[in-house]
Amino acid sequence: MGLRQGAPPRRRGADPRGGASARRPPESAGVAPRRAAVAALVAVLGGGEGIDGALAEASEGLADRDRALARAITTVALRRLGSIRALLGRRLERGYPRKCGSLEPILVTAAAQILYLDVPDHAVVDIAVSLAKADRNAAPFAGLVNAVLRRLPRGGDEAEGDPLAHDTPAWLATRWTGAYGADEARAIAAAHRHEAGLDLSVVGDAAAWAEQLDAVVLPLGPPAATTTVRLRDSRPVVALPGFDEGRWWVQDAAAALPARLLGVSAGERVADLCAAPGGKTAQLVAAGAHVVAVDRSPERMGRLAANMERLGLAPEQVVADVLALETDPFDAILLDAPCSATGTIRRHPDVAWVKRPGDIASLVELQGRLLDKAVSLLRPGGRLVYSTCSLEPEEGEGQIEALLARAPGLERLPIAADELGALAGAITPRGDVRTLPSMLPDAEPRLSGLDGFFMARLQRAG
Ligand SMILES: C[S@@+](CC[C@H](N)C(=O)[O-])C[C@H]1O[C@@H](n2cnc3c(N)ncnc32)[C@H](O)[C@@H]1O
Repeated sequence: MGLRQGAPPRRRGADPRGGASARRPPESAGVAPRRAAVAALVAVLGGGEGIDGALAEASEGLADRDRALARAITTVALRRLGSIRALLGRRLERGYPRKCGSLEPILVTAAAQILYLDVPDHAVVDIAVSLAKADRNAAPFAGLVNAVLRRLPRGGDEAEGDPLAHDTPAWLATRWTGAYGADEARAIAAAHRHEAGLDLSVVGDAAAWAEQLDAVVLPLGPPAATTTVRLRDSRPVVALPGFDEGRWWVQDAAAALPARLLGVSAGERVADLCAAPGGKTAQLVAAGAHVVAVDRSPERMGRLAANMERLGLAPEQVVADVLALETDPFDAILLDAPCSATGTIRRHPDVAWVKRPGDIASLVELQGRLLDKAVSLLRPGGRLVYSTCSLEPEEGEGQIEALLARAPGLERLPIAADELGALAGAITPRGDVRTLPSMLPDAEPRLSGLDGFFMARLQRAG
């Protein structure tokens, strides 16, 4: 397929980032962001890169507006990839030619705009044709690009399709249907079609912040040091009131639950293992605990340090592999383990197409070892919250059942309905929490849903 083999459409001698080049005439407006979207899609689907890194590289040198357009195109192309491929496939009677360069990513990104973005169709088609002409291997098919794109439907059932069958890789659709049933799996896939709203964890008077930020307070449990508010519309984060003063940070509603459920009190010695970039660390410090934040990634710990500086918070910061950590025991530990991140597909649609079934088994093995280490670092009577932003039961429910079976001195501290407010329905029969992107429904998609997370609370015998 073109996406695996094709290179981004770059002309010999041309500036690959779409900037001004002495050797070619200036290109028409709007080409550079589309070229960047094609390159980013190739990097994600062909190179397994994350969307943020792929876009950062592909958009280098572009103006902010063009960067935003490249991001919008790439994101929607990944969100609706299955539907787009099916629609294109029906119009390519003989499939993709054998050696066609970037033909497929050019068609996919153009179709994403025609079908799902509010941009003029004629410009999209013209630019797609010019991108094809600029790629030696795709150039013979420039006429095909024009014909296929002009035959795409504008809206209607064909463009919508079934979110589970079309826009979810088959192996994930099978997993979610097995874990949650066909209806819930379809609801999860439908939630993935919408851009996630922006949630902030605010310190102090949540109602006052909600008013100032034009947001709603999410009723997710009793008052705590921090509260989640959800913005009614999309705005640049750095321009919002309170950013410079460090009074809040971006954190999905589900991601804010594990630190709340640990229930730390002022003065407790608490470890945040796998802490970076620090959303949960900030909550624990804001609650008054003495926090030791540990992560093995120096780059991610750099981001944690910058975040803590903006927020005026001062946890102890340790760059280390948790598995090699030697320290005095803790009163409480949060282990937000590395995982497949399939619960974050609303925000990161690349995850659905970049992860492979084999990734889960190796993560499960690492999570088990991190759990054993975390238990060994608890004082007698100490509490542990384990969380993952994964929809896969092996990384959540299965992990905790296995731990309880092999660690007799450990018991579950079940989560009670009044701890979760409007999310009480996310509590499992065993007293853990399983959030799904289909929860917290609202007529307005931006105000709906939350990341898919698993969390469990445990206590070491006293
Ligand atoms: C899910 S992310 C943590 C997100 C973070 N808790 C937050 O709320 O901002 C998982 C983190 O685990 C870290 N990690 C993975 N394996 C680790 C290990 N063996 N020791 C320490 N950190 C590890 C990764 O570097 C990554 O930052």
